[in-house]
Amino acid sequence: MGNPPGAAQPRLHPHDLDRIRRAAAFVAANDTGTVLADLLPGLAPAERDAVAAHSRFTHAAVLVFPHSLGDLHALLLAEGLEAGPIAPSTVVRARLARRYGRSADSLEVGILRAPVTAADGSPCEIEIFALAVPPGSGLDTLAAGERAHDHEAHLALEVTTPDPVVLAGLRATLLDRGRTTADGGGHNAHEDTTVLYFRTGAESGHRRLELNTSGHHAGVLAAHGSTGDRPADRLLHLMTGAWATQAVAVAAELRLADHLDTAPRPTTERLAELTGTHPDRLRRLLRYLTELGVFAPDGTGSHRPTEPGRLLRTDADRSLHPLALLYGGPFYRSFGALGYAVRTGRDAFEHTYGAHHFAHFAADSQLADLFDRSMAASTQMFDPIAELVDFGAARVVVDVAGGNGALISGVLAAHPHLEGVLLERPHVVEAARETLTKAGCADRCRLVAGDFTEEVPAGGDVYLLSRVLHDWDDRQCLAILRRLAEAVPEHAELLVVERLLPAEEDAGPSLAVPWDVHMLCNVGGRERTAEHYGRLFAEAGFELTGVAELPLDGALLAARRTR
Ligand SMILES: C[S@@+](CC[C@H](N)C(=O)[O-])C[C@H]1O[C@@H](n2cnc3c(N)ncnc32)[C@H](O)[C@@H]1O
Repeated sequence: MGNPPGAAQPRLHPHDLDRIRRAAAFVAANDTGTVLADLLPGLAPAERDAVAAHSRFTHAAVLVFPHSLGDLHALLLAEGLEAGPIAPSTVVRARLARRYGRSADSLEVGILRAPVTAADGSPCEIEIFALAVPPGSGLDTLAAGERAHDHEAHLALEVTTPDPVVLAGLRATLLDRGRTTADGGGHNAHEDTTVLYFRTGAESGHRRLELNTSGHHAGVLAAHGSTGDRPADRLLHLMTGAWATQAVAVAAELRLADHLDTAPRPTTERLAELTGTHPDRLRRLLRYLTELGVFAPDGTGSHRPTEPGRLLRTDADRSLHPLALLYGGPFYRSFGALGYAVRTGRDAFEHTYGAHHFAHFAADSQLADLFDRSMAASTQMFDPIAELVDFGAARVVVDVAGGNGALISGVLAAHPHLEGVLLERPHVVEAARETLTKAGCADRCRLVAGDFTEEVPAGGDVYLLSRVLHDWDDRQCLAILRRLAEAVPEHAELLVVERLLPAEEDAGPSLAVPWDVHMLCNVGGRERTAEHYGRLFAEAGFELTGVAELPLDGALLAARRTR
């Protein structure tokens, strides 16, 4: 629903106002006890009491998008919130810049806090991060993506006893007993506080927890994986990364997560019998996997899978089991020739196996099946697309190299008025048929066995090109995009799914960076920045019109024909 003609645009999106109101209402209706129960439902009451004895709920944080930061105090006052002074937020600015492939200088982010009394009468706050999104700034897609994902939203606990032993104990309790995972942290020199972030499995929508305390606690930060305080340890950890790859792959081969996520849980001796392994060596492997955070001691002498470890179950939703076998198997061998790939500019995979990765996998049905199942592990990246894109006016959606059909079946299932076309190489089409049938959309999707370098089906209203361009070098990408430009009608939209390299090298960690090396080693392709894709689109006759963030560091790039 739009504004009446001539009406002024609201200076804060209704969703942002609503999110501020909900954050303030949440603070007012909760206290340390209820927050711990909400975020850490796995803690036993005695454990929860112990955490509450050393920490207290201090704020709920939310990121909003006013037209200008100057508007914010007045807007908050209208909501009954008397905010303190606004200060620049460099941390959130850097995170947004990295997530959306923009330069940090192009974003203005502030932070301010407003007092709210918690349910138990204790003083609390809402913490508001604000990115200025002036009309016409082109930042609306970014704002929409953040509103959809709420990456920066969190609830915070302040450690009331600023002692490294207490902090380490709380951290261990949250990770091990509270079933959270570490999500970075750091020392804020300006305020002299140490901050640790955790991802929780809470079903309430509150997924991110901050633990903060005064002082610089370098040891706890190092354990939380956020500093390199001990350089030799850090380097040794890096040098033995291959051991971790193999340990996880062997855990997958032996289906340890399946065996250890049952009741009653087998003892290690029994597990050795079930898996046909040597008990002492299996125990030592489990200890290493425990240090890696895949399993945790269960208090009875056996182990249970952690939240990441549970993703190795063969029946987990979007199981990473096939990917563990792929990275510890065929790609492990080819990664051994990374030096060859870097020295020669040729593919390590082809050097190792005598054929390009696609041809090699296509010739072996078991490998082809493993690859298709591995791609399915990361289809979480597609989840927001059916909602994020306006398919209202479209009739036909064409998925070019649509793989096992996960993306197009999600779109067709969410939009019953759409017809689909999926183009794939002949040996993949059957896997796509299976996915579409399971999703109940097979009758609305035409499967085309073909080659996108020769012909792309014409006449679609939306074209999807997911995780294809990163498989190819710029010359090959241009050939694919030019074929597309011949088929895509002028009114149609091209939607490209890829991981984006951050525009700046020091923008912080991104999955696109290691995957770029995977691409150069195994496929001959590359990950690219948004600007790089924009240049390729322009050369092929498309114009980049928007970028939205997707899960797993993915991005949705929208483009239209220019000629
Ligand atoms: C990395 S997968 C991506 C699959 C799917 N779009 C997704 O995101 O899950 C790349 C796909 O490109 C397909 N492909 C490679 N060369 C092709 C060609 N010449 N014509 C059509 N499809 C091709 C492969 O079969 C593979 O399924």
